Amino acid sequence: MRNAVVEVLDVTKTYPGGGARALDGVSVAFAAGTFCAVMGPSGSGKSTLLHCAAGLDRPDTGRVVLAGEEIGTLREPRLTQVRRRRVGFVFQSYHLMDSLSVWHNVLLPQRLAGVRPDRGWAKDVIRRVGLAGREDDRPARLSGGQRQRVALARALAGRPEVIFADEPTGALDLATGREVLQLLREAVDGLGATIVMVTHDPAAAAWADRVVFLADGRVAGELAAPTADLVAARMTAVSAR
Ligand SMILES: Nc1ncnc2c1ncn2[C@@H]1O[C@H](COP(=O)(O)OP(=O)(O)OP(=O)(O)O)[C@@H](O)[C@H]1O
Repeated sequence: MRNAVVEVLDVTKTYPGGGARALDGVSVAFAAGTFCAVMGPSGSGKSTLLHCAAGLDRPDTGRVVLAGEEIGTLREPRLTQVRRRRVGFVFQSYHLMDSLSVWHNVLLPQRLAGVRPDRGWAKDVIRRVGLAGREDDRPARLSGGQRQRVALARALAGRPEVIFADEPTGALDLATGREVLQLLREAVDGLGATIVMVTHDPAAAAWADRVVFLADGRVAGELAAPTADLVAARMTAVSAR
């Protein structure tokens, strides 16, 4: 794929005592400046793929290339260093530090990575996600949707090559979830971000440019220009296999 930011090449992964392969020869690439959703039945390997692609875990075999660097075989602490500098994360449960203000949460990954935070840009992304004026608040004072906006600002603040989002709307009501998806879309269209999102929700996947389907640890097809109906139909077919 041209302009691939992340390439996963023939990756396998089995968990100790886990029985069948969680990933069984998966090859997939994610292009710069695009929004891709990963879907599949429960246990199909979505989280495992995301963890391997993001350098949170290492594959047993195969390659993972992130922005031209082979990370599948990197060991700690180099792997953590690459992850901190090049990858942003948005999790279902936000993973914010309650003891830190919004502002310090947003800057934390850059601090941990040992890079000087770009404060002007951090201010800009906080404004873009609709949290201008809330910089000094603690996450505990914010709603779920606002917390996820902080997590998105935190992910964007370090200008990572790619942002991985794991069920980012899973804990939110429909309307709030839609607002977060719109912000993810705007991050791609307006800021040139690259986003890979795991989701169970066809309506969420429809915000992406492309959907990759997994089943039994393998790629089971993909869909360009998805709509919620097309995604739901594909999911039914994939689940029935
Ligand atoms: N830490 C682990 N230890 C053992 N087995 C695991 C572990 N994590 C995942 N697995 C197994 O690997 C397979 C793939 O799991 P994975 O969590 O990647 O799937 P998923 O598609 O993300 O599922 P879900 O939609 O339920 O989150 C499953 O069979 C699961 O039971």
